[in-house]
Amino acid sequence: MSTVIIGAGHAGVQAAESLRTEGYADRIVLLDKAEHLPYQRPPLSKDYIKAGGDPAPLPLRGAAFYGEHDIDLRTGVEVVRIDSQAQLVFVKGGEPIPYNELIIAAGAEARRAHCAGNGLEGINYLRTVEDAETLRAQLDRGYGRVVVVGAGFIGLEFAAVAAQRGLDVTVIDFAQRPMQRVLSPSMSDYFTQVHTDLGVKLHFDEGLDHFVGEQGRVTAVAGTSGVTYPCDFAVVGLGVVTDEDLAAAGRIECDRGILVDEYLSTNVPHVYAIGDLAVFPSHHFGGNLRLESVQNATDMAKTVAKTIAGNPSRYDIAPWFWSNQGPVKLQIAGLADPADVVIERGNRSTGKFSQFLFRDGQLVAVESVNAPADHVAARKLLEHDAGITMEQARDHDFDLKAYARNLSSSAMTPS
Ligand SMILES: NC(=O)c1ccc[n+]([C@@H]2O[C@H](COP(=O)([O-])OP(=O)(O)OC[C@H]3O[C@@H](n4cnc5c(N)ncnc54)[C@H](O)[C@@H]3O)[C@@H](O)[C@H]2O)c1
Repeated sequence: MSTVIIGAGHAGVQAAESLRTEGYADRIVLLDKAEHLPYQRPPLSKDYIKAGGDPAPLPLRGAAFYGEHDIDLRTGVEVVRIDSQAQLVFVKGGEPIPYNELIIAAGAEARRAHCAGNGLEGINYLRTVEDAETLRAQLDRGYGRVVVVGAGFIGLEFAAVAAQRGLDVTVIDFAQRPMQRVLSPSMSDYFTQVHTDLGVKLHFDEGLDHFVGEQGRVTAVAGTSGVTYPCDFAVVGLGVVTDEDLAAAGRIECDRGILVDEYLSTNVPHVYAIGDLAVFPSHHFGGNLRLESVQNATDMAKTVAKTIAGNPSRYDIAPWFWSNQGPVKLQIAGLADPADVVIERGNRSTGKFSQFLFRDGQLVAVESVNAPADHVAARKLLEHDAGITMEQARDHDFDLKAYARNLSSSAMTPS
């Protein structure tokens, strides 16, 4: 008996560990096409590229972990085909690997810019440790001007670091506001101010048209408005794409990711998908969802491990995210919609506050700025489906921490 895991990112490594925690005693084979010891991605767009940051990627687990847990980690191994009838995984240049259970945790890749000039030198992406190393080297060389395409997580985390390192930073995005995909409009406004204060020049409603170059190197980014932004190098953060070819060839159903049910099972028996590429039914969202976050990767991994170890479990967890940008630690619990009613607690002028978002009178998300206690409380409220009322949110004397604490203890009290 064996479980094969494709992808040794946050999801794959956690799945391997959780299988052991759940008492799974059979063989575990963990495959990844990268040569590295599996590493953490979040620091790559933050501490890793800061001046004086540590240029070694932070491993997800120490080198000894895999042997100690009897996990057969094989790096530098690329899966090229899944035969779900024969229950075999085919790898480049190696023997097919049989499985009883297969977990696809292959993640996603940076979306490439498909426009004129996209092959010029000095155009960078930021997804892998190799990308981060290249960017770090450009920052260390002290190039003066950078244009960032995309005001999402990658673009803005990078922009904040670059501005703090003294570079001249311009950001363009075809959206109307920062992190439009995930933030409420009023929180986006706050981030416009944060980046403006750092000296970042933001241009919204400005798509990428093409890159301009001289002698093979990028010299400017041309926006769809016709304006050209000169640069010494560019950083592109246009979101991610999932590779569906592997799954589709194995007759596994996909729709902008691999479709799974609440047990994270695909339509093919004994095949599961977790992490950035899994499209799952979300009770918290009220529809199908694909989430790109460490929380989603690790919690899905823990859930699928339980199921494979013989304790079938549903995945239904309120999502949460974080991002560090300049002086701000942003934490989000739940999922915002631009139409949500926003109630602010704390005071944004102090740089420490939270926004409570309500839909049809129900608490659906909380966005916190440098307010980790609010975030922790918010996660408890959403996990317990026990949101506070709008009146309680408005009442600054309402003790949120105590309310959340009582929720956890009452949930543990046997009825
Ligand atoms: N803190 C975190 O949680 C964190 C940090 C870094 C990265 N990530 C993850 O890494 C992945 C990649 O991040 P990202 O920032 O690239 O994705 P993103 O989806 O957060 O942002 C992409 C941005 O690019 C813009 N865009 C798309 N096409 C464009 C075009 N043609 N011209 C101009 N703008 C365009 C979008 O409007 C959007 O604002 C995501 O999965 C993200 O969640 C997460």
